[in-house]
Amino acid sequence: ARRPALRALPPGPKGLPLLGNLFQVPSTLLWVKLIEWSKVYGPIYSYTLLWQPIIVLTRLRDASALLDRLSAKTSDRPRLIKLSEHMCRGRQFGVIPRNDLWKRYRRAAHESLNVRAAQNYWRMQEEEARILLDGLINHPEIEAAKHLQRESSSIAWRALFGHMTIPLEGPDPSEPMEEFIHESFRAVVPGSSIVDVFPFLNLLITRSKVLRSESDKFYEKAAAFFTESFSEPQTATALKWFLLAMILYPETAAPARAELERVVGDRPPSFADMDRLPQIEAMVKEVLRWRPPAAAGLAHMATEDIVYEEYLIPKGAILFPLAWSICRDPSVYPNGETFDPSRFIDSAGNVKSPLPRTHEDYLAFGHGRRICVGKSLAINSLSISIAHLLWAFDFQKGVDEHGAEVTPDPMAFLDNGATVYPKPFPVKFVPRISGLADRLKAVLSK
Ligand code: HEM
Repeated sequence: ARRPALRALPPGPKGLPLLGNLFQVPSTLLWVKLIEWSKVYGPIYSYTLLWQPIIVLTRLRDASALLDRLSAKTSDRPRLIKLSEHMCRGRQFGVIPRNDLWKRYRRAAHESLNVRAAQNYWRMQEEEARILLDGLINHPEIEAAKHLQRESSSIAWRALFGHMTIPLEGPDPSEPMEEFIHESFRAVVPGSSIVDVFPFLNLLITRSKVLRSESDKFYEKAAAFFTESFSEPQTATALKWFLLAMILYPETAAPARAELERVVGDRPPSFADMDRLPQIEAMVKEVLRWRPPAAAGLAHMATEDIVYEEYLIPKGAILFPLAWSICRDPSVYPNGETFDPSRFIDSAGNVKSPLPRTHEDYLAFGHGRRICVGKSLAINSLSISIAHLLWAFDFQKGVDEHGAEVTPDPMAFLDNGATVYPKPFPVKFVPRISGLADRLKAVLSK
């Protein structure tokens, strides 16, 4: 009888002895390199950082099979010494291993953020969307990105901590969080810090008084922002991509605007209207599909050996669901590069059911037991903000400091490790509703 073939890691780029592909992995825009490699080595491939194998999944069917259906074996996180152990002391549940503490945190977060519980924030999110419009009308001198960041921070700030709305001007109480977000989003990428590549350095850090005290200071400042840090940057980023899409593909706004005119007319939209606004749902799905804010996805880790097709996924291997590629998997979303919300609408004008294989169309929120716990809150924030923005304004290209019109480049990316956002670009907001400022004042003062 023939012996079964020994299975190996998926193929991938050749690296150096011992060091693996360490010097081929860029420190920014990692996902661009991962896409490039997938074109050479196929839809599922691997590379190594020293002895650590990393397997990249670029097709929906592999991500679903390994991370959703085999979630019991693939929901761990890699050891992130800098971020999880030093910066967060094992308390940031998005990056800790799949231990009992993670289960407790996750259950508690799910209780307050699940689909039903997220409805408790509807009123607050409606109010924040109106404050966003009010700010855009009254403070055109402040760049749009700042308005969007304020709104997203304020929603997270109010939902997670019960604080007051964050003002557009004046002291921003969430400011210390920005530093934490900046540091932590870089450190969440496996291999991004030297101690994660060479774990033996950890001994030196734990023994160094200076480094310990630096990390103590950081921890004390940051501890309040752990969950929040996952929230604001991603939601504001999705809204920035929405504005960019509206400038480059203005015709795609027409069906949603026609629906808003029919359903809400000249009063601001609300969550009570959402069932009758399928074009808004399609728009949110398309923004997150076209430009998934966490373009590389977040790393999972296998807790057992898994035989998958002709490959072996060894225990301890990191699995990267490359959201950018998964969201434009041609077997699910043809013409994936094109921004086209109508792909989610059927011939009767309703939102299409997702293909059985996709289980749903919000693939930008990740997979399995690690799927984004703030997903409902985020979808609600995006839906109500996008509905308000489309209702209130036409979006036109803004001008640069010399008065020349700026056409944003959809391929000009900036990243902070975990999130990929567009290079800043100016937008001109032109009111579509007569007496818009007064209408908003009237609803905001209620
Ligand atoms: C558009 C907005 C958002 C996007 C695109 C997004 C995306 C993601 C992704 C890709 C993951 C990793 C999933 C995986 O490992 O497979 C994640 C995890 C997480 N997200 Fe979000 N997220 C968003 C908004 C939020 C909000 C509003 C909150 C909090 C209220 C939040 C809290 C979290 C937490 C705590 C985790 C870690 C879960 C765990 O490891 O168990 N996110 N998110």
